[in-house]
Amino acid sequence: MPITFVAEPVRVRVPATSANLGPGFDALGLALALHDDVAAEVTAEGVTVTVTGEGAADLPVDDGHLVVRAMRATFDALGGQPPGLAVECANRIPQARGLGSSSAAIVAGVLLARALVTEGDSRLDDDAVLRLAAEIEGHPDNVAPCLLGGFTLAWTEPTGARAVSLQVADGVRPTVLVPAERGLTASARAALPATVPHGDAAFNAGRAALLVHALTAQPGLLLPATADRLHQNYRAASMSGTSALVNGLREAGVAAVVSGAGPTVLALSDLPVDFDAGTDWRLLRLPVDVCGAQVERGRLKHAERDPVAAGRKS
Ligand SMILES: Nc1ncnc2c1ncn2[C@@H]1O[C@H](COP(=O)(O)OP(=O)(O)OP(=O)(O)O)[C@@H](O)[C@H]1O
Ligand SMILES: N[C@@H](CCO)C(=O)O
Repeated sequence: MPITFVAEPVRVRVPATSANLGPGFDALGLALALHDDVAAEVTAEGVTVTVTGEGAADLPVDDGHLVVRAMRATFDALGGQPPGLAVECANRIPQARGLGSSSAAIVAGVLLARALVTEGDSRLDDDAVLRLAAEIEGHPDNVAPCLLGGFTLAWTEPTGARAVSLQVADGVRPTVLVPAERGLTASARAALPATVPHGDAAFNAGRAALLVHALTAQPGLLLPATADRLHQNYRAASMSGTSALVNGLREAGVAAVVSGAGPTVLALSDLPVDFDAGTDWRLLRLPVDVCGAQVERGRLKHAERDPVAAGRKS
């Protein structure tokens, strides 16, 4: 059937995510209640992108923008490109910090493109959305919680990514500590060795399994359950402040890990009452987002933007 497009604008709210959670490298992830809002509509020609908030000063505002790239890939998968596109982003997720900003942009793009195609849901079902978004991102551990919400276990089969979402136990209160400096996932992945000792792989397998139990049923086990030997130490040299903070918090009994590829620190249990992050870290207590990405018909309303987000129109 030839592709046709929906005339009205669509919008999507996508959560920040924290991947790995210590031992669950490339598999486990958690959705956090900090969101980007992205709206899009089909136009007669060209591409316009408007960005406010995070990244407003440096993101591309043309076909190079990651939301647009994900939309293009999705339109191809659906059967054809629209004549033109207008995209409006209100960003709150800090970028290149380990909070899943790229997955949020990709999930937003895939869901927006699907919603802009007539009967898009039947051409590309939810399982196919996960597969496509994970393929664009390269791994599924941020994409899965961004789409599904909650605590997700993601894995890849020959046909592509799959995931399940589990409910987090009461008493899990995530806090993120976000530094000013950025760290790109691609550089962090380049720091990993091609092989690891069998004992380290066995250690992580046990701790990742324990983490599923700790996060869903017994948060008192979060400290041993978040220990990792597969990635954090290999990356420590490129984020010494992050590594020192994680180690210091863990010595104080806090279940702290590197969030995603870093350099943000994620604490899954409460910080000491006298904890002072200092001026180098932005501390955000973020509840778990249990909904995942939410699509709505209609333009992003100005009043719904973060009032502190500095505006830039391009
Ligand atoms: N909202 C966005 N709109 C457009 N591009 C984005 C957006 N967010 C991130 N990006 C692109 O993705 C890059 C960051 O991706 P990267 O995977 O390195 O970090 P991250 O996704 O924030 O962290 P992690 O994957 O470790 O959780 C940015 O430098 C930018 O190029
Ligand atoms: N599992 C990924 C998450 C960041 O995208 C990594 O640590 O490289």
